[in-house]
Amino acid sequence: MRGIGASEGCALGPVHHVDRSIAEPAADPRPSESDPTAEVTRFTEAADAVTTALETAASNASGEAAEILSATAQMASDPALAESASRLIRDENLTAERAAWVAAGQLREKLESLGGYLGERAADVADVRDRIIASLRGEESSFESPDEPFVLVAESLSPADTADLDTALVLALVTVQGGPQSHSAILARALGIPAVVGTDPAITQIAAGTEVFVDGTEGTISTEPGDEEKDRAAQWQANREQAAAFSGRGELACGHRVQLLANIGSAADAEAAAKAGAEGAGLLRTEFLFLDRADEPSVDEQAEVYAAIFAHFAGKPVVIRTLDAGSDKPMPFITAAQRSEGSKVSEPNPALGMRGFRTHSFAPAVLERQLQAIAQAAQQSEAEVKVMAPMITTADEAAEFASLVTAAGLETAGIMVETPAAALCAAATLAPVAFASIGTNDLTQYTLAFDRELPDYGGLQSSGHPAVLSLIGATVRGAEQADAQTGDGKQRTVGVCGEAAADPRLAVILAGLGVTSLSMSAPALGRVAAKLAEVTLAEARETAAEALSGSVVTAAVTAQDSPADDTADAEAPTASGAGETDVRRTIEVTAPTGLHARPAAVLAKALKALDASVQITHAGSGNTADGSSVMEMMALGADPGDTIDVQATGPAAGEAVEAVEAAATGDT
Ligand SMILES: C=C(OP(=O)(O)O)C(=O)O
Repeated sequence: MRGIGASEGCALGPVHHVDRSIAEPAADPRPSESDPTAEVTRFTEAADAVTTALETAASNASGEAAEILSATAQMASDPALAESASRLIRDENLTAERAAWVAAGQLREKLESLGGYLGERAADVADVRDRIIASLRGEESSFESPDEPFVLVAESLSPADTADLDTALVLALVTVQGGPQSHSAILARALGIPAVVGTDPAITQIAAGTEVFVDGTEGTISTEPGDEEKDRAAQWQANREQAAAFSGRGELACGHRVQLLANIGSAADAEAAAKAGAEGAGLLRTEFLFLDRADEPSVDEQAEVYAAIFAHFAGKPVVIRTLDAGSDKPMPFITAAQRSEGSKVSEPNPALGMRGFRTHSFAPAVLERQLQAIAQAAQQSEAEVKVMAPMITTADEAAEFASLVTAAGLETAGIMVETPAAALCAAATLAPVAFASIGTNDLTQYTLAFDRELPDYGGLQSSGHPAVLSLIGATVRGAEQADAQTGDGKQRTVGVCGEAAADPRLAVILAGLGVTSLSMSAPALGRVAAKLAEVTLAEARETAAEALSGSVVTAAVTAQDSPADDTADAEAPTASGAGETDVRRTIEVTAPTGLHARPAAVLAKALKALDASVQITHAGSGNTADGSSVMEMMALGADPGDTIDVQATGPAAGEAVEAVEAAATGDT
């Protein structure tokens, strides 16, 4: 049988059917004596219960799963859904169950008619609807599964169900509904579960327990697996187990140590990384705390969050990166500071503009407060806290950062090496600090002069390019020179925290170039450790020498995992200052994902924090959406190239319009 390969890998196992459909509520009107207000309250309480359950699931998840679950939670509490259900209960005498069915159905139809990516979001709306109805009926929202590994077959599976799957038991996932961009498919990929979606409905007729072979790469299911398929499934399983088995220590076959650390961005990531055995955190991205909000978090709020993260790494190193604002991570309070300094906010090439440590020149207090919060959290923690600044290009910047770190009472300062300048002059840029961490995602972008947000072109996103490797070698040598020239007794270390570190072949080359730590997402630790254990240092050096001479160009692609790309509007700011009460702006949607589910969810959350009401109109169709409703914004169908008219009223109208613009022009 054929379907769409939605998550790579293959598996062999017995079929287990899961039926998540719920019976359609009867269309009969409510008894005339029943109280409509009480029925509306029933609906609201059920929607609240679903929201809370999904928010809890989101806070227990990390990365993509957390984002998807929290967007789904917002849909369950969507004001447009609540209003429509309440109207149906009051005006048409429907029961709360029937009102949930009809109200969500109307929205679902709108999304389905839009097709494509938005059509696939219809499944999320159906999921929210079914959960609310199940809650009204007092039904269980989880499903039973066998104790032995199985291939899960379902008509459809909701994102929340998928996020909850036990990866030790679910060998593969097959659904009749859904496309490659459905949230369930995205989550299956994040969990590493092979998946085929959009299959022939006959799949649901296969007897439970039948052994099937699922190929998530090709999109096929075979009910009569041969030897070759059995071997492939066994091989895939062996690779998966190897990836999961990390001993907690990185070393080459000769015993040479390379510390294996984790890249994290939240307390949930920290917990997962610690569980996976990471030797520490080599990159704690702090942007998660600052993005999608109008104001900077307070020192106490920051300190509390950092302390919760440090708590997972007692006795281990945690390298925390100070705020990497600007370019692909715009933040309203940084932009406001830039504007009040009279600096030019619109940057034709934001990646080459005022980003990372450079924003300190016009917003010094932001970094100072962050360092204060880090120091406060470090004081209560047993982790070995080190601080590094992003986008340091000159020795002066490195020295300025080091003195700010000392002034905050912190001990160890380092810099990210992300530009050819910082690498080529590493003897000078590293002199004032104790370590360097090479951000190969940006270093590759700036070396090969190719935007990291674009799809690859002729290998120009490969961190294995000899030019990038040669700059990494230069950084290692520069660190040695800085030790010798300063005579300060420090032994400067050079690690890599970009995506190159997670590529096993590149990891060997990096070790051969003299890098002493590699930091990556936790699931990559096992496979990188296994590859490193196969080679001696002499062999790694030989491989590195070959790669430098241009004979090896690995296809490692730079990370696409960082938050929003913002292209500030060159002619824009009609709506800049705070305090404006009525602001309108016409915006062209340029974000590759349009104003769709997650951008809409992020935007609705940001707008809720602002004192303004926002109305968005799709210039082509005339459809309108309230900025507080994720569902209405999704149903606008605002795709890249479309134009939207935004009208905001209230004291924070200007900021609200900017938030809409950031979502519509950034890849959130
Ligand atoms: C780790 C890096 O930073 P970012 O968060 O920008 O991907 C990098 O540039 O390699």
